[in-house]
Order: sequence, then C-alpha cells, then structure tokens
Amino acid sequence: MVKPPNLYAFADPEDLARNLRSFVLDAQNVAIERHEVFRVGVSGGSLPKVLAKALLQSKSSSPTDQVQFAKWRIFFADERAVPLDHEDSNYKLLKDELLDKIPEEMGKPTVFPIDVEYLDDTQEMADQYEKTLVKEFASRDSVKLPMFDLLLLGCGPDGHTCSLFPGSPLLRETDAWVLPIDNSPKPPPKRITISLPVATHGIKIAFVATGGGKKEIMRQIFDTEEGHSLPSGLVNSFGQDRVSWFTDSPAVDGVQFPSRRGSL
Ligand SMILES: O=C1O[C@H](COP(=O)(O)O)[C@@H](O)[C@H](O)[C@H]1O
Repeated sequence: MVKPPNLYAFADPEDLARNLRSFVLDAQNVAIERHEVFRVGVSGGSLPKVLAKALLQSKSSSPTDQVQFAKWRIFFADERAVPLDHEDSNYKLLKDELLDKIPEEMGKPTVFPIDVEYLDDTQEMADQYEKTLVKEFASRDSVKLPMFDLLLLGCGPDGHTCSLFPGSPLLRETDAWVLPIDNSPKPPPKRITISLPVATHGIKIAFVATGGGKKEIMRQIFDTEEGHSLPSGLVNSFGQDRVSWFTDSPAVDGVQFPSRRGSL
C-alpha cells in the first residue's frame, strides 16, 4: 500500500524550527541507540540557516532534547565543485551558518567535505566521494546502498533536490551512489550529487521548503500528476511516509494535499 509523505505547515519560523528540532533529535536518538553515531546528509541552499535555528536554539534539560554533535557524521547530499571557502560552496554555507556557531559544550561533528584536489574532474570527485561513503557504510559488496539516518533536503523552485534537476538523465541512475554534473542549469555548472536511489533510501528524509517563492512548485509536486516525475516528487514517490516536508504557510498557500499544521 502506498503511504503518502507527511506535509507539515507551520505558521512562523519559530514554530517550524521547534518542530524540525524535535524531528531531527528523534532521528538522532534512534540512530545513536542503534549504532552509536548519527549519519546525516545535508543540502545547501536555504536549509543550513533553518537547521541552525532549529539546533542552536536554547536547550531544555530533557535528556531526549540534547543535540549530541560529537556523534554526528555529516555528509553532503550535493556539493558544488568549488574551493571550500568559495561563496558557492555548500560546505562554506553550512560552516558559516551552523558549524562555526556550535558552542564548545555541544561537541563537534565530524564533517566530510569534497576533496578539492578534483575540482577540474567532477567524475573523479564523485568517485572519491562515493569511496568516502563506502568507507562509512561498509563495502559496496555488502551494502547495496548507503542508508543515512537522516537526509535533510531542499527543493528548488523548479522541483530540483540535491543537484538532481528536472529532466536530467541522472535521474535514471540505478548503480552509482554519487554522480558528477558538468552542466547544471543553476550555477555553478560543476557539481556532484547523491543519486536518486541514495536520496530515497534514507531512514528518514526531511525537506525544508519555506516562503511564497516555493508555493507554485509545492502545488505541482503535491497536487499534479506531472509533479510526481519532478526530482522532489520522485523522492516523495519512492520514500513514501519516510518523507516529511517542513514548510511554512506561504509555501503551501493553495496546496490541496492535506497538510498538518501546528505541530508534528
Ligand atoms: O543548488 C542547490 O539548490 C537546492 C535548493 O535550494 P533552496 O535555496 O531553494 O532551498 C539545495 O537543496 C541544494 O543543496 C543546492 O546545491
């Protein structure tokens, strides 16, 4: 039976941040209980700012509400082939918005950036990043796909997610875990991205999409047949109820698909 994704819409950024925090910490606590670490795949774009707001907000004393950054292993769902201090780098974005702001007492995550030695060869960069995932998730012979504890994804106004763009032949990839892109329709052109099978294999998959600029694409993804073949719609179709969308009211204005408001 097909189980639909969860669509949550919150009235204000504080409400969204609070609920995203509790969702992320649930995933963290289950993962640490299961295998002592929390393996997360993160995106760039608007996500790191919202994530920082969720994770760095004032702590409670509840043992289940503690961000255990020392046990976090952070990978990139997609990355641009630029130096790590370049304005277009998703690593730099995450560093500026979140990593550099983590207070010492919250611990330090282990972060896996791209190898900038391969900036001119995106195929090699993708292969090297895949090797990083293989090391983390055991050998490719024994693990068909890496299973992130949580994938934190964005959705562009054209429906792209990670660096998987609408109509791209990369959406048909069934074997590779990480793919090169040399002609991204959104600059910069050279990137790497996890493949669709990896993006849909997460134990939990959360999209964050906020603001009125996302309302048309949200309507397409959730309310139209064609929306199902957009990259973000494909994640919905394959991930089913392992997928949760964290949105605000302007982003879902006019969306018919039932959304839950207020709290998880
Ligand atoms: O280019 C990218 O865009 C997407 C979506 O960004 P957003 O600002 O519309 O949320 C992002 O998820 C991806 O990581 C990034 O490389």
